[in-house]
Formats: sequence, C-alpha cells, structure tokens
Amino acid sequence: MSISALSAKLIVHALYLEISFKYIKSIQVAKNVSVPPDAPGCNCKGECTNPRSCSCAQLNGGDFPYVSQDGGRLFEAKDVVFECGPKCGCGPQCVNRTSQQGLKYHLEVYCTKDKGWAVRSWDFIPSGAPVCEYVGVLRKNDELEDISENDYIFEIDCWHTMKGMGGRERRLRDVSIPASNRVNEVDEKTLESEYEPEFCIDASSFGNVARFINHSCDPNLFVQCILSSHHDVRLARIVLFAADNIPPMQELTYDYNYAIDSVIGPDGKTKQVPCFCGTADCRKRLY
Ligand SMILES: C[S@@+](CC[C@H](N)C(=O)[O-])C[C@H]1O[C@@H](n2cnc3c(N)ncnc32)[C@H](O)[C@@H]1O
Repeated sequence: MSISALSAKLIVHALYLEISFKYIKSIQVAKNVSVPPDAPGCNCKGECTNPRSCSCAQLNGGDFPYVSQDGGRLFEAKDVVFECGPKCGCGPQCVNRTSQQGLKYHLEVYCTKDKGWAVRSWDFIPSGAPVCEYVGVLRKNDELEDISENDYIFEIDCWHTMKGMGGRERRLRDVSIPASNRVNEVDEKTLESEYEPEFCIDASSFGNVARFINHSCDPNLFVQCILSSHHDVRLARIVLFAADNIPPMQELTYDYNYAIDSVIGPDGKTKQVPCFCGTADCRKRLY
C-alpha cells in the first residue's frame, strides 16, 4: 500500500474512532459482576451549593471537591471523590456531578511513530478539568485470560492509591477481598498484606477514547477514583483529569504506574516493555 493510501486509511480510521467514542459514555458490566444498589443521596435541590447541608460534600470531608469555574474543575487530587448520584435531589448540572457530564473537549486519536495510537485535544484543557472516563467492560480480574497480552485493562486499584501502596501491578491471583464495601470499615492490616484489585475495566472489545491514551513518566493527566451511584471502592469509576493547563495538540498521557517486573508473560517469564515517553525522568520501562 502506498504511503498516501495508508495515511488516508489511518485518517478515516481515526475519524471513525473519534465519532464512535463521542457516543460511548458509560461502562458495560459483565454478567457475573453485580454492582451494588444506589447509595442514599443528598437532599439538595437544583445544584448543591451548601457543603454543610449536602451529605455528599460531607463524604468528601466537608466540602465540594470541585470548583464551578470552566464547567467544573477538581480542586485537588483526592483518594476518592464522592459525586452526587441517582438518589440525590440535585439535577444533572450540579457541580458535584462534574465527571458525569460527558466529553467537553475535542479529542483526537492519532498515530505516533513508536507508541501506536495516541490522544490529543484540539482545545486547551485547564488544570483540574475532567478529560474522560476510562470506559470498558467491568470484569472480575480472575476471569481474564492472558492479562499480560491485553493492553487495554485498567485494574481498579483505588485502595492502592489511597494507601500509597506503590506501583500498580498487573497479575492474576486468587484474592480474598474484605466483604465490607465501605471505605472506613476495612481493616488496615488486611489492606496492606492481602488486598489486590478484584475488578478491572477491560477496554479490549468495548471502550472509548481513554483506551488510546499512552503512558508517560511525566504525564499531564492523573487518575481519579470516583464514586457516584454506589460507594463500593472496588468498583469505583476511573476518570482522567488534567494535571496541568494543557495546550492544544499536546499528547495526553497518564502514569500507568506499573511496578517494574510485575508482569509475567504466558511463558512464565517477566515481561519487559520499553517506555518511549521521552521525558527527562523516564523510567525507561512501562513494566
Ligand atoms: C492502553 S494502550 C494505549 C494505546 C496504544 N498506543 C494503542 O495503539 O492502542 C497501552 C499500550 O500502548 C503502548 N504504550 C503506551 N504508552 C507507551 C509508552 N510510553 N512507551 C511505549 N509504549 C507505550 C504499550 O504497548 C501499551 O501496552
């Protein structure tokens, strides 16, 4: 195939992805995964404005996690953000539903020379703005086959983030997860010694633009765990936010944060993938 025919094909493909991703907003749930019932909501009307009377603001430590500027910006990264959900009295424009309002920026999937597909925005993205949710099929980790061969899995490891438990790991293992689904009911010791992510978002067969966002050791996005309908942190939503003001056409990246040597290939050997993020502090390997 000639270079021009190949580029035309890539452009058509990218356009197709761009159009189809615009309309894929929410995750699918595998048949054997049961999502907990909707949590009780706040009693606010219209928009939540008073953190003292809003029970969702109370879950966030007594204040709203977002400022309303630019349609909602996360004030600072948090262990977990509690957004308003289906049982709340407020409406869809409530600032405490910032990550639920769909794509706001014109995102483009494009081809790089050494990392495959990548994503950039045609628009300026202000620091703290939600960029996109990691959408896919919500699955149990222990049912995935060939996890080391699947590039589109996001393990929901919010406990690791919350407890500063180091790099994400990508492995399959029988794990025993505490029966409790409430943040502060889980025993600390269990967390540190036994906890492994139980669920993941698998974007290999179904997903949105987030599946094409590459890793960087010095990223411009960060991962934020969000609870909106239920309060089970094992099944938290994963949303990517701008870590800085991001100028148009700059590649969007987040830190995959894998622990080095944590991925075992089908041959039983440690898998090593070089990192091509090109930043000054590059760790040289994805895992
Ligand atoms: C979630 S996908 C990202 C989209 C991918 N580039 C594609 O073409 O579909 C993750 C995979 O992209 C590649 N990748 C992402 N970031 C990379 C980086 N900094 N250096 C090298 N490869 C990277 C690796 O193959 C990784 O397993």
